[in-house]
Amino acid sequence: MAKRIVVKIGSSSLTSAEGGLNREQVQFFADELASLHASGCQVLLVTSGAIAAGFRRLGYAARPKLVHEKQAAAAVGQALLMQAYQEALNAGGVIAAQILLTRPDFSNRGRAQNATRTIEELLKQKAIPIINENDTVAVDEIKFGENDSLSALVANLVKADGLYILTDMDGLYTGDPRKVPDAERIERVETLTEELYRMAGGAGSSVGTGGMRSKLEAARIAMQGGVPVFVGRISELGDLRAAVDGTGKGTYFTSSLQSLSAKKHWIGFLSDPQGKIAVDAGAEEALLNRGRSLLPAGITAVEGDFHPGEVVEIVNADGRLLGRGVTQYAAWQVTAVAGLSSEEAQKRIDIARIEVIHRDEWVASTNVKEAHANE
Ligand SMILES: Nc1ncnc2c1ncn2[C@@H]1O[C@H](COP(=O)(O)OP(=O)(O)O)[C@@H](O)[C@H]1O
Ligand SMILES: N[C@@H](CCC(=O)OP(=O)(O)O)C(=O)O
Repeated sequence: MAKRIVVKIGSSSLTSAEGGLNREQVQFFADELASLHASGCQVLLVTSGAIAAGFRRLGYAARPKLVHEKQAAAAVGQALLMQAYQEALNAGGVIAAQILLTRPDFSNRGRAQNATRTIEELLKQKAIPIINENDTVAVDEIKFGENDSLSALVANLVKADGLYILTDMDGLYTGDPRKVPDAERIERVETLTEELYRMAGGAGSSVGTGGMRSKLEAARIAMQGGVPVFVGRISELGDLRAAVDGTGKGTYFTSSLQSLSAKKHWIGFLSDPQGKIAVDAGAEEALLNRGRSLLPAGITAVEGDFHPGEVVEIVNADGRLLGRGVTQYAAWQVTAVAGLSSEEAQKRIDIARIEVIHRDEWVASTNVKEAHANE
């Protein structure tokens, strides 16, 4: 089967501090993508650069800071960005397709499935989907802001074989090389440690946004989804191919986790939990080590007002997150049967299935999106 890869290009690689697109750079990246595409790879591009490309055209002297100004700049810049990619890719006979996404497009299962279907069709028709955040509608509280996490979610959504985060630095260093001249490059990361998070700093230029910190966060999301990640720079012809072949200028993050089924992936990473169910030690053992479903008997407490079919978090007696699952009960029903045997529970309320969470709709916390401790 063809390799499926997601490439993310940051604003710092496409634009300059003065704003506007660097057309030569766009052409360079387009050629690299087209060459991989021609060799049979399925390629998806997550690209930043809309705000940086558009602000000068609108008359701002520097990248704006206010949300509505950034959104206005993105509205102008996104069109310029797509036009530049269209032209650069068309030169190599490749069709470019624009996809703009926001966070709810992942957390709402129906929307996520729609986006996946569209992407699958585009790949089947041999187009390159070009994805960015839908900046003009994304409100502050749910905004990705940087595109690193967006690219990791896309990589998980399409079950990519690899995520390639391209930036202006050739990998993760022991400190920001712009500030720590003797910082050394880390070639390979198998586990994300607190120490690595401490080494990673913010953006390196006035057009970049997330810096190495958000790239580590993206690596964490992708690794949990079973997708290996490369963070680095491509500057010469053939560098992207080298990165895909494992000899790129950058840092490789490996993943030992299995990729999840589409449904479990959605439960673990993308869904928006509507409540919490606390369980006792017996249920914890059954869920984590014995592959069992959650029954009423093991439930000790309920939080939130959820409905059947929604996702809830499961915590143990100490409040530690154990995982997430789809509840078959409403919150009031769980409260009514908490701690009861299955027989008693069925007498107490009218329910179709005795499992509160079925094991096929349960994902343990090793595979669950969890806010990083430092955030
Ligand atoms: N430990 C580190 N190793 C490498 N780069 C780092 C580190 N900490 C911070 N950085 C900065 O992260 C920058 C890349 O992120 P960013 O500016 O957001 O780029 P992009 O627009 O490509 O996402 C680099 O230019 C570098 O200055
Ligand atoms: N969606 C925004 C992304 C902003 C941004 O700077 O992201 P990045 O370069 O990935 O740190 C844009 O296109 O301008």
